[in-house]
Amino acid sequence: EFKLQYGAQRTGKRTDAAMERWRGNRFGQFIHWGLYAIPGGVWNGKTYNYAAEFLKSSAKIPGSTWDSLMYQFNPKKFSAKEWARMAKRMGAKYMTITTKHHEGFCLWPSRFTEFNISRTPYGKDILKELVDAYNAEGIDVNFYYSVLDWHHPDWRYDIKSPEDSVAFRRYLDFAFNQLKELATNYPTVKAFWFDGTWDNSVKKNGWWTYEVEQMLKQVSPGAIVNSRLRADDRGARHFDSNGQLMGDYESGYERRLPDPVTDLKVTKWDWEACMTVPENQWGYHKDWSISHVKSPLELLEMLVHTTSMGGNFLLNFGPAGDGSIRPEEQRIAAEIGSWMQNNGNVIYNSGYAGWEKQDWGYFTAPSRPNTLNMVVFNLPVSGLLKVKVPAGVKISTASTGGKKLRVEEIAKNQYLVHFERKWFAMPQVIVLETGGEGKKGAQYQDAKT
Ligand SMILES: C[C@@H]1N[C@@H](c2nc3ccccc3[nH]2)[C@H](O)[C@@H]1O
Repeated sequence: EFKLQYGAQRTGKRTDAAMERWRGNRFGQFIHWGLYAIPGGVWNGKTYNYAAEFLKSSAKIPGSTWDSLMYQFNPKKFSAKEWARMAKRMGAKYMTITTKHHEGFCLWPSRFTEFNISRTPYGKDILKELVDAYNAEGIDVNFYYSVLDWHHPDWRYDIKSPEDSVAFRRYLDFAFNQLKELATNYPTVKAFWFDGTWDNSVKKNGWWTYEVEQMLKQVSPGAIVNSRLRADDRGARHFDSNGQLMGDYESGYERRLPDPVTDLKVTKWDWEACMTVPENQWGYHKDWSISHVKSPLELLEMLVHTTSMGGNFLLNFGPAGDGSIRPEEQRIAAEIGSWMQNNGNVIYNSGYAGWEKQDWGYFTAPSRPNTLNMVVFNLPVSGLLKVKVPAGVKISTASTGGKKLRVEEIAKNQYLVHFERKWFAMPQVIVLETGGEGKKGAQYQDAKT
């Protein structure tokens, strides 16, 4: 055990109302929007296949050239209300917006840097427009903030000299002031999503990450911070040197999900996975033909997979420089939304059931006791859905769309739910009621071999 000043401040899940609301929301919309959306991965007629929000480095663009994109930022098609309505129809309960990405450009009129929205032709406070429009739709808003800042002269990747220490301390003060400004000026914001904290400079300043968490929770009671913000006294990140999760939820699943059989450890704490639609594009890229683009159903399965393991799913949208949402993303919002309209109850306020994963799909446990949801993605040709129950648990009924299904006990703690043998275009939901007595008499005998 290490004695830590800046390690985890709590063990176990937070149980306060703000965290229970965050947990119950389950499904969020990530939005990556900044100057990078203007070139969209193309520079001087050349398409760069790397992530569009990295174009400045992949195309080796000088800082002054990149920063002058600010004078072109004037999204004629931007409507915060339209974005919020689309998110509502998709079934998102929260939205996380990049206030400042690695490029350092701020979507709000920060008084700590001129590199912000107020100096663009657009001029207005985009963060405020988004917070107001999404909150008006009943959607919570969270702020993404990149500690890594390519624009700020005092940013350092490592601390190699006294000059680095002095400069980086100025940078940490700047970032602290910006975060306090965000928490103060946008009081309805529920959570802070930190990124760009993997460099040695930040790992050597764990104290700052602790101070930021404390400040945000003082300025904004109930505020939630992700584990990615945090480094401890010894530079350990996400989990402190004693293995305790720092922050309020684990944010290590980026473009990947935990395995439902081998990674069950994540069910012990709150966590959130964030996901791109292409293989690796967060900001708008003009050419999506350069990688696989996930279909609405692939993404819907990821949402259900995540819920089934007690996690939140944050699905990314990258609006174009003109403020429009590309057709692929519109279709995703519509198709996922059509399913969520009738089946959101298997996602919202639902989580890990603790039952053994089966091939046909996922279990989710709603807050209502003695009930479980089966979300079927892979219907077997037999139409027979195997269910293994924990010792002593009995299934009393199974129904889909209010129609009862035959439930057959076939061995000790094993059942088959008899489902229709036909093709379905969308995942099917079966509600199980548990309790009651099992079959009398049939004592299942293990074979002798
Ligand atoms: C949540 C995601 N994290 C950012 C990111 N920064 C990186 C730096 C190095 C390698 C991968 C990165 N992903 C991505 O741009 C996006 O914001």
